[in-house]
Amino acid sequence: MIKIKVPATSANVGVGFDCLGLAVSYYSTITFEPSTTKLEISGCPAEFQTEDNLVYQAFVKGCNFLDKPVPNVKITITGDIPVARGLGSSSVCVVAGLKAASVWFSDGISKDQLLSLATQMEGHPDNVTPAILGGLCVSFMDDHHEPQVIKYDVNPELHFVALIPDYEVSTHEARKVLPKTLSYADAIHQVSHCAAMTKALELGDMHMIHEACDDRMHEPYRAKLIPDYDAAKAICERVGGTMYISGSGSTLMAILADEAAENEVINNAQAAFPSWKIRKLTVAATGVTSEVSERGKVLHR
Ligand SMILES: Nc1ncnc2c1ncn2[C@@H]1O[C@H](COP(=O)(O)OP(=O)(O)O)[C@@H](O)[C@H]1O
Ligand SMILES: N[C@@H](CCOP(=O)(O)O)C(=O)O
Repeated sequence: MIKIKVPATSANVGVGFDCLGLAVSYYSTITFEPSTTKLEISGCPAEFQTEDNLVYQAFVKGCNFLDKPVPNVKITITGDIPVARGLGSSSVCVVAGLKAASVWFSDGISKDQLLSLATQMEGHPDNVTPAILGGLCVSFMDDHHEPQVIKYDVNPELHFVALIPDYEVSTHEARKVLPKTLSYADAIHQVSHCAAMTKALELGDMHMIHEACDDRMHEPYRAKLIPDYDAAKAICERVGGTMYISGSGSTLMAILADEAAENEVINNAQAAFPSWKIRKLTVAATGVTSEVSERGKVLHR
C-alpha cells in the first residue's frame, strides 16, 4: 500500500496573488493499493466517487507521463480539509495522485517534474508548490511555462488561525470576479507590499505584516463573496492581528503575535460564528510525504 500525506495550503497570503503560498499543519492522507476493479474510491463526497475524481485524474496523468499502463486502484481518502474553502483541497488531490503514480512506478517522477505536472493541472503554481515543498513558497512561471520556486522562512513565533466558514467559495467562480487589468500605480503597490510581506513574515514583524498585507489584486473583489469578511477582520484586528483571505476564500486566515491574541480570536470567532470551524495552524515545514507498506510493515518512506 502507498500512503501519501499532503498538507493544506494557504495561497496568496494576502498580497501574493498566484505566487505566494504557505503549507499549513492540516493534512489529508490518501492511500493507493491494487484493486480487482478499475477504480474504487472512498472518503470523499459521493459526487467525487467517479473516474473524474481529481486524485484519480492526477494518478492517471502521472502514469501517462511515465508511459505506464494505469493499474486498477483502490483510493482511500482520510482527512477533513474542507472543499472550496481556500485551503487548497484541489492541490492536495493533484499532488497526491501524481506522487502516488511516481511511487507506484519506482519514484519515476522527479520533484521538478512533479512541480511542473501539478502546476499544469492546477493552472497556477501557488498552492501546489508549498504542498510539494512545504513552508512558504514564492513561485512564478518562466518563459518555458515551467514553475520556478524559491522558499522563504516564516518566523516560528507567529501564530496562524484559520477561520473556516460553513459556506464554500469556488476558486473558479472567485477568479471570474477579478478585473482583467491593473494600473501601473496598483502594480507598484502590489510588488512593494508583496516583497515587504515575505521579509516581514521571516522577521515576525507584526507591524510590517499589517502594513504590507494590503492587497489590491483580489481581496477587494472577493471580500464581497464572503459576507462575514468585515466582522471577522474586526475580531482579528482588535487584538493587533492581521487577516487575509486564504486562497480564493472562504477561509479567512489570522496572523497573530502570541497565544493570548490567538485564544482571543478563537473565542470571539467561535462566539460570532458558531457553525464555523476555527483551527490553530502552524507552518508545515515539509510538503508531500510517502510511505510504502506491505501487510502493515513499512518498507520505505
Ligand atoms: N476529496 C476530493 N476528491 C475529489 N475532488 C476533490 C476532493 N477535494 C476537492 N476536490 C476538487 O477540488 C475542487 C475544489 O477546489 P477549489 O474550488 O480550488 O477549492 P480549494 O482548492 O480551495 O478547496 C472540488 O470542486 C473538486 O473538484
Ligand atoms: N491564487 C489562487 C489560489 C486559489 O487557492 P484555493 O485554495 O482557493 O484553491 C487564486 O487566488 O485564485
